[in-house]
Amino acid sequence: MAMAELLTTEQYKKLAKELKFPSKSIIDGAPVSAASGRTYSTYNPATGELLAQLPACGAQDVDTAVACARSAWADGRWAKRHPADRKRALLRLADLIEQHALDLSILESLDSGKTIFDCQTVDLPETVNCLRWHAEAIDKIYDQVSPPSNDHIALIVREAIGVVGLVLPWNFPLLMLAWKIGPALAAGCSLIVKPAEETSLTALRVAELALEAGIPPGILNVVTGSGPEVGEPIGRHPDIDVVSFTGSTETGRRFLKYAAESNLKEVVLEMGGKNPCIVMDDAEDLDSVASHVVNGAYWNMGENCSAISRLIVHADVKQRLIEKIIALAESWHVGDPLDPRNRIGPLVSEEHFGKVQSYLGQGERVLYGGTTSEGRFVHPTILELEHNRVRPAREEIFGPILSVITVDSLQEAVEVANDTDYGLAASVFTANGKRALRAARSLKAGTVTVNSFGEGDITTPFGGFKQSGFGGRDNSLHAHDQYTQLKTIWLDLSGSETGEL
Ligand SMILES: NC(=O)C1=CN([C@@H]2O[C@H](COP(=O)(O)OP(=O)(O)OC[C@H]3O[C@@H](n4cnc5c(N)ncnc54)[C@H](OP(=O)(O)O)[C@@H]3O)[C@@H](O)[C@H]2O)C=CC1
Ligand SMILES: CCCCCC/C=C/C(=O)O
Repeated sequence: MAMAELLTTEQYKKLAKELKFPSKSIIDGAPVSAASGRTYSTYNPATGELLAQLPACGAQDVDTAVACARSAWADGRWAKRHPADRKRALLRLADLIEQHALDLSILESLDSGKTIFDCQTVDLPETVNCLRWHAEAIDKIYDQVSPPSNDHIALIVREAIGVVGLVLPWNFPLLMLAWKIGPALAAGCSLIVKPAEETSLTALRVAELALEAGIPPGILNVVTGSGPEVGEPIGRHPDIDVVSFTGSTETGRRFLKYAAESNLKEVVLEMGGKNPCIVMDDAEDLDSVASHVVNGAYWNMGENCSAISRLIVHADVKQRLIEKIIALAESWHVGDPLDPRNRIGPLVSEEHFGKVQSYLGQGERVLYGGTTSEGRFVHPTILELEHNRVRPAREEIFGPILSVITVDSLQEAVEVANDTDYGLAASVFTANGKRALRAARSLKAGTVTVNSFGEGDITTPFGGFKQSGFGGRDNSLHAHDQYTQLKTIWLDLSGSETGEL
C-alpha cells in the first residue's frame, strides 16, 4: 500500500471538526442504545475534550447481540455463502477502510492519543493489509484426507466454530480489531466485538462499513461498555463458542475462569510482555542496533505488548550503545498527536498515565528522560537497573520506559532474558550466527528476532509463551485455528473381499 500523504496539523484539525462521531452500538446491523439507556463519555486523551457519548451496555445487550449472532449463524447468511462471495465482501470492506483511511486515522488518533503519523503510516495500512490477506485466504485453504486403513478413508475438515466473542485492548484499536475479525469473518463466524471503553469509535465505524461492504446484519456486532459490564458477560455467555482476547494477563486470567464457570468455551489469550533485547559485544553496526532499540521501546509510546522493555547489554558496548540510543531518541518529539512531526503522543488515560509514572522517581538511575509534561505525556526514558529483580524489570510498564541491565556473557544475558513470567517477544544482536541461533532457540518467547527488531508480519504467527499467551495465535493461517474446529469424517470403503470394485 502506498505511503499515506501526511497533512499539516491545521489540516488535520479542520478535518477533525468535520468528523461525525459514532454514538451507538451496532447490533444486528442497526445502531442501538444500551437497554438501560445509560451512556458513558469518551474523551480525547491529548486535550481532555469530550468526543462522544456511547452506550454503556450490559449483560442484557450482550444477550441480544449473542441471540442475533446465533440466529445469523444458524440461517447461514454468512457462513454458508459461497467462499468467493465472502471473499468479495471482506475485500470490499478492506477497500472501504482504505478509502476512508484519512478519516479513520484522525478518529483513531483523537480517540486513543496515537500519533497521526503512526495511524496513517502503520495502523491503517496494516489494518487494510490484514483484512485483504485473510479475505484472499478464504478460497485457498484446503482440508486433508487421511489413510487410516485400506478399507477406510477419513476426511479431516475445518468447520467454522460459530459465535465468537472478541475482547479488544486500547493500544491498537483498529489493528487488533482487524487481527481478530479478519480470520473470524474469513472462517464464516458471527461476531460480538467488545472494544476497549476508551477507544471504541473506530470499531463502530468499521461495523458500519462492513454493512456497506455487504457483510450481512448480525455478523459483525459491536457492543460498547466496560470490561465488567460487557466483557464479563461475553466471557460467561453460554452461547458463545470461543473468546479471543488481547489485553493484560490479569484480565486474561479472568476469561479462563469465566469459561470454566460457564460453557467451557475455547479461550485464546494474547497478553502482556516484558520483552528482552540482548546486545552482545560483537554486535555489528551499533547505529542500526540503536535504531531498532529506539523503535522497539518507544513506538506507540511503548503502549505495545511486544515493546522492547529490557535492554540486556554486554558491558563492553553498553556506553557506546546508550549514547547512540539517546542521540536517536532526541528526535522522537513529544506532543500533539495531530502534529505529524511528533512520534510520542499522550498516554491513553489518566489511570494509565498514573501507572506509568509510578515507575519513575523510584531510585533507579535515570540515564535519559524520566520526565513528563502536562497532559499525560511521558518522555522517552532510560533507566539503569542493577539487576533483574526490581519492579521496572518485572512488571509490564506499557509506557516509553526502557530498562537497561548489564551482563558479561551471552549465557548470563539469556538467563536474565528468560527470568520473567512473560514470553511474548525477544531479540538478540550478535555477529556470530551460530551463537545467535543458539540464543534464539534458548529464549522462551513466541517471537525471536535476530539482529533486528520487528513486530512481525501478517504472514507470521503472533502470540506468547508462559503468561503472555494461551490457546492460539493471531496473524498467519494459524489465526484461522482460533475460529475453526477440526472434524473427522470417516468413509467406509469395505465390502469387497476379492478386491473387485
Ligand atoms: N497485551 C496487550 O496488548 C495489552 C496489555 N495491556 C496491559 O494491561 C494493563 C492494563 O490495561 P487495561 O486497559 O486495564 O487492560 P485490560 O486487560 O483490563 O483490558 C483489555 C480488555 O479487557 C476488558 N476488560 C477489563 N476488565 C475486564 C473484566 N473484568 N472482564 C472482562 N473484560 C474485561 C477491557 O474493557 P475496558 O477497558 O473497556 O474496561 C478491554 O476491552 C496495561 O497497563 C498493560 O500493561 C493493556 C492493553 C493491551
Ligand atoms: C505492524 C504490526 C504492529 C504490531 C503491533 C502488535 C501489538 C500487539 C499488542 O500490543 O497486543
